[in-house]
Order: sequence, then structure tokens, then C-alpha cells
Amino acid sequence: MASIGLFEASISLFCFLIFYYFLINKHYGNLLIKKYLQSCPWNWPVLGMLPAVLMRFNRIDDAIYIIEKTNLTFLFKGPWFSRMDALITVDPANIHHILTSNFSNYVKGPEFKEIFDVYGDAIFNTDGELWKNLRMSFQVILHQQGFQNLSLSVTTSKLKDVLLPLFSHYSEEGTVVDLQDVFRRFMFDISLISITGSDPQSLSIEMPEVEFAKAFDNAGEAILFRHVIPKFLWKFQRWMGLGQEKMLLEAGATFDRICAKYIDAKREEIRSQGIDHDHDHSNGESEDVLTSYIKLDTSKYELLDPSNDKFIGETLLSFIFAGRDTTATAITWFFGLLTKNPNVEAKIRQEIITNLPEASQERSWSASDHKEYLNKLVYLHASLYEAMRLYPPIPFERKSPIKSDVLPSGHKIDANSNIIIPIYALGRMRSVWGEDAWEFKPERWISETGGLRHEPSSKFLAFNSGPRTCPGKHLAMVTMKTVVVEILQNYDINLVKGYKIEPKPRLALQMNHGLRVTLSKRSSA
Ligand code: HEM
Repeated sequence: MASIGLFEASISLFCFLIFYYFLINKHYGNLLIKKYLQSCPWNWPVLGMLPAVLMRFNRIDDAIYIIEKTNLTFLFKGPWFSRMDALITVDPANIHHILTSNFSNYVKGPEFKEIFDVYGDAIFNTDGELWKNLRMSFQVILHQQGFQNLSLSVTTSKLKDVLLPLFSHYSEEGTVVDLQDVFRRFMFDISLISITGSDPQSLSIEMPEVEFAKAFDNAGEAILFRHVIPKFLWKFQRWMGLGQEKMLLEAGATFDRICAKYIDAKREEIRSQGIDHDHDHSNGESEDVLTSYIKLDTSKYELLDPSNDKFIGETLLSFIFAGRDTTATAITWFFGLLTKNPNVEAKIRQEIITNLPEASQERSWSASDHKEYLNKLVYLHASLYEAMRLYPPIPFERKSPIKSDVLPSGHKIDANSNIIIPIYALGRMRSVWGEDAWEFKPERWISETGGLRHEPSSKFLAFNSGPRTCPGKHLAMVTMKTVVVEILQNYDINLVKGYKIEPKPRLALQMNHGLRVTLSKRSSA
């Protein structure tokens, strides 16, 4: 890098500024030049493959085709001196090597942390001993009965007291509703209650704009942008306080202010209630995440300091970031796919009814009855997995090797280089999933004996694989099944006529323009 001359750097910067101005700037988005570029070659002089990627940002199928044709692995060439080169792979053998068998050599790395800097030392941002401490504490808290009780009761009451009455209103009025917006608000509210104990009430008939939720959206947009433009450009933007970087700075300030408010209130609540710090909540009453972290037993986690508000704030943000949009996105795609696959919907409904125990009619079942019931819904489980195979909520994974290495596919990779695993593309590889890879077929997940077929996580990567497998997977599956059962028992969902469902590239794979539907109450409900 030190050897780059001022002249080359200036040419590179100049090319980017022109490129950025004309092609990314929304105002000029429809210029003829854009059309021309869409038919242009992949690899450009100086600018590498970046123009092609940005121009085809909404034509993701092109990229998938290229990955399939290059035997599941190819080298993306970024612009000259931009350090954007990346090895892109969806080869399950490479994925297993990177995420599991050679886990210690493949880290998130400093570049990832820099891109996600607004989240500080959040669990998904860190490596090494700090990550181990965070991961252990996360898992313990997620598995505590106190948290599980709270999470289930919050989900059920939000469903019954807010979401279903809202659906009833929409169905009576015949209103077109964006289910993506509804599920994102629903997940934001239940995440916030489970984490802080307070309800932001973003899901209501008024659909208010909630500053905290908006800050997550803005931060996500800016972070995505940092993935697709060279570092020097976003650093320059940040320095100037412009565009997405300005939005990110503002989001960071909102995070700090709102987290401080939650933390101060919770510390005060704990002080005033004089809660016994040694009391074990692992079996009994409900306990939110913030309370559990403030009372964390530090003897088990040397690197975590619950008296430090920065640590508590970052933990709060990581829980919301990790659980909210992922789950909301998965439920949205699931319902989107159901609207186009009435046979699958009918089978799920049948399974829901067949397995309902008598007692459930009176709604008097316990948490363990509920768990037992959900476990029986194998076809629903298969359908949710199938939706996430085709539309993984987190569409790509990023890694960096500490030492140079050779992948099982024979590709040599340098230390500190970038590796990207496009999870969205992986689910569509015919060589991995068969000729019907693009079809929505929950049956592929059902074994000969009628149980759930196991697929290696290096092939089904929606929840990641290896030591960094999503710790919220079980919670997410329980939440999604609970929501689906309640909605399908009560409502028919119809896609607005002529409405096209398509993905929008974001950190979580949302639907472009949402999921616009009408609802009608089922006569049996
Ligand atoms: C359908 C829902 C979900 C999906 C598809 C999902 C998927 C994933 C994926 C792919 C990763 C790896 C990300 C990376 O390495 O950058 C991840 C990590 C993580 N997830 Fe989830 N997730 C879901 C829900 C949840 C929930 C509900 C929680 C908890 C409240 C959660 C907590 C986490 C955490 C803490 C990590 C970081 C783990 C680590 O770095 O060790 N997730 N998740």
C-alpha cells in the first residue's frame, strides 16, 4: 500500500467519484449510461468487477449464475488498490473448512469490525477470548428458564392482544397491509420487551415511527453501503459527514442516548427493588436480558464488566440486531411463499389441526405443552427451513484468514484477505440441492420415516455453522412457529393481485416494497 503513488491514487479516486456521482446517485439513476453498463463485461480496467456488481445489484440471479458456472468458487476483483478483492465461495467443503474444521484460522477480522463499528464490541463483531466470554454468557442467558418464560409469554400476549386484533381490523376494513412492516414491528416490540422489559409499542393501528427502530434501519443501510464501496470512499464521506455516513453517525448517537436511558432505568429498578444479586433466576420467574447482564456473575466471565454501561449498551444492541430483523424477515418470506403455494399452506393447516390436543381448545396449556405441540409440527418446521434455504435472512457471511491457506477446492488464499459466502446463492446451487434447487419444496426436508431430514449446516447455512452457529436458532424457531400457528388458524392471507415479490439486498434479506396482502377471517375461527 505504501508503494502506491499519488498519481495512481488520484486516478483511482477520480474514477470513483465520477462513478459514484453518476451511477449511485439516485438522481442520475435512470441515465442511459446505466442501461449501457448493464450489458457490459464483468471485469473492467481499473474499476475491476465493482461496476458490474453495482449495476446488477437488483439482478442477483446473474451473480448466482456466475457462481454456479465457476464451480462454486470465484475471485471477485475489486477496483485497483481498493482492497475489495474477495474469494466468493458456496462450496460446502470450503464452507466446512472455513467455519468449522479450521475455525481458529478464520476470523471476522479488523475490517469487519471497522465496517460494523457502530455496534462496538458486540458479539458478532469480536473474535478470540472476548468473543468466547460473550458467546458463553449469551448462551447461558438465552437458556435460562427466566428468559424463556418471558420470551414465550411476551410473544403470546403480543400475538393475542395486538397482532390478531390488528388483523381483525384490517380484514373488516378490507385494508391492504404490508406484512413485512407488521412483522418487523412485532419482532421489534417483543425483542425490546424481552431485552429491556419496556414495550416501545411500534406495532399499533397508528404504526408510529419509532426513533430507536429507525436508527437500526439507517445503520443497516449505511453498513451495507460500506460493503460495496471502497473503504477510502466511505472514510472520506465519514470525515465530511455526508450521505450514509452522516446517517450512521446519527444512528450511533441515537443508540447511545436510548441505551443510556434503558440502562439507567434498569439499574434504578434493580436498586429500588433491592434484588438479591446472588438469586438464581435460571429456573423461575421471568427475567429480561438487561437485568441478567447487569447482575452477571463476573467470576465466570473475566472480560465482561457489567458495571460498564458501554458493555451493557453494546450487548443490548447486539440482541436486538441479531434477533429482530432475522426472525421478521424469515416469517415474511415464509408467508410470501405460502401465498404462492396453497398446497403447502393446506398441509401445514392440516398438521396444525391434527396435532392440537383437546386441552388446547380451552387455551389452558402450559409452556411445556406448547413446546411439545410445536415439536410435532414437522411439516411446518420443514417449510420454515425451506423458506430460509431460498431466502436466508442473513444473505452472506464474511470471513478473513489469519494465516494463508489452501481451501479444499484448491484455491489458495492469502492472510487477511476477504472471503464471502453468499448464503442466498448457496441455497440455489443445483449441484448442491439438485435440479429443483429453485423450487419451494418443504418435502425435501422430510425423511422416509416422516421426521425432519438432517442436512449439514455447511449446506444449509441460514443459521451459520460451526462454533459461531446462531445461538438464537431454537428461540427463533419457537417464535416463528408460534406466530404461524396463530395466524393460520385464524386468517387467510391473499397477495395483492399483480404484486411482485422480490428481494431487496440489505443486511437482512428483506422484500422490496414489502409483502402487500389482504386478510380474511377464516370461518372456522
Ligand atoms: C430466523 C431467525 C434467525 C436467523 C436466520 C439467524 C441467523 C444467524 C446467522 C447466519 C448468524 C451468523 C452471523 C455472522 O456470523 O455474522 C447468527 C449469529 C447470531 N445470532 Fe442469529 N439468527 C436468527 C435469530 C436469532 C435470535 C432470535 C437471536 C437471539 C436473540 C440470535 C442471536 C444471534 C447471535 C448472538 C449471533 C452471533 C453469534 C456469534 O457470533 O457467536 N439470532 N444468526
